[in-house]
Amino acid sequence: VAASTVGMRCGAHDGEVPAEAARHHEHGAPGPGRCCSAVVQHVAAPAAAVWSVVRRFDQPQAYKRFVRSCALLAGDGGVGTLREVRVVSGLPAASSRERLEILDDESHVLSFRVVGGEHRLQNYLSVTTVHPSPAAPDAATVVVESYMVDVPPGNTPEDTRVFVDTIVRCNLQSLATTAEKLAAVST
Ligand SMILES: C[C@H](/C=C/[C@]1(O)[C@@]2(C)CO[C@]1(C)CC(=O)C2)CC(=O)O
Repeated sequence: VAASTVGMRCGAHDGEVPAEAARHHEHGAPGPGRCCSAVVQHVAAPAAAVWSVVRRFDQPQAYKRFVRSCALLAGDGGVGTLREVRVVSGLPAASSRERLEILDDESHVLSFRVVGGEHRLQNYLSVTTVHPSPAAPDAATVVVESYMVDVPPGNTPEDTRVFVDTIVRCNLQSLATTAEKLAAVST
C-alpha cells in the first residue's frame, strides 16, 4: 500500500509500505502550523539486523551521519530515556534533547519526541517501523519513518517537509548501508 494510505494524509512518500505499517503511522491530520510526511527505505538485510541498529536509542550515530555525539541524560535505553544529541556544524542546529516514547522489540517500532535543544524543529515526533520485505522476508527489509513537526516561523509547510524529508532520507540510506554491512559480516 502507498504511504499515503498509511493514514498520514500528509506529505510525499517513497513507494510501497507493508500493510501492517498502517497502524503505527496513523498520525491523522497534522493540524494547523504542523506538517508531516513519511519516508520508505528498502534494505538488503534481514529485519533483525536493521532493528538491532535502529533500536539503540543511545547510539543514533551508528547510522545518523549528522550526529556528532550522543549522551544519555536519564534512563537506561528503555522508554522514557532522555538523550542529548550534538550535531555536526553547518546545520541550523547545534543540539537536540530527545525522549524515547516507544521501543517495541516485538513489533519493531521505535518512536521519539524532541523535547528541547538548539534547533528549529519544535515538537518533532517520529515513528520508525521495521518490516520484513513482503518480497523476501528473510533477506530484505522495509523501513517506514513518519514524523510530525511544527512549521518554524517564516517557513512554509512544504519547505519544512523538504528539509526534514532530506535528513530522514539520509539517515535511512545510511541505516541501509550500516545494516547491509552488519548482515554481510554476520554470515
Ligand atoms: C529530522 C530529524 C533530526 C533533526 C536534527 O537532529 C535536529 C533535531 C538537530 O539537528 C538535526 C540533524 C537537524 C535539525 O535541524 C533538527 C531526523 C532524526 O534525527 O531522526
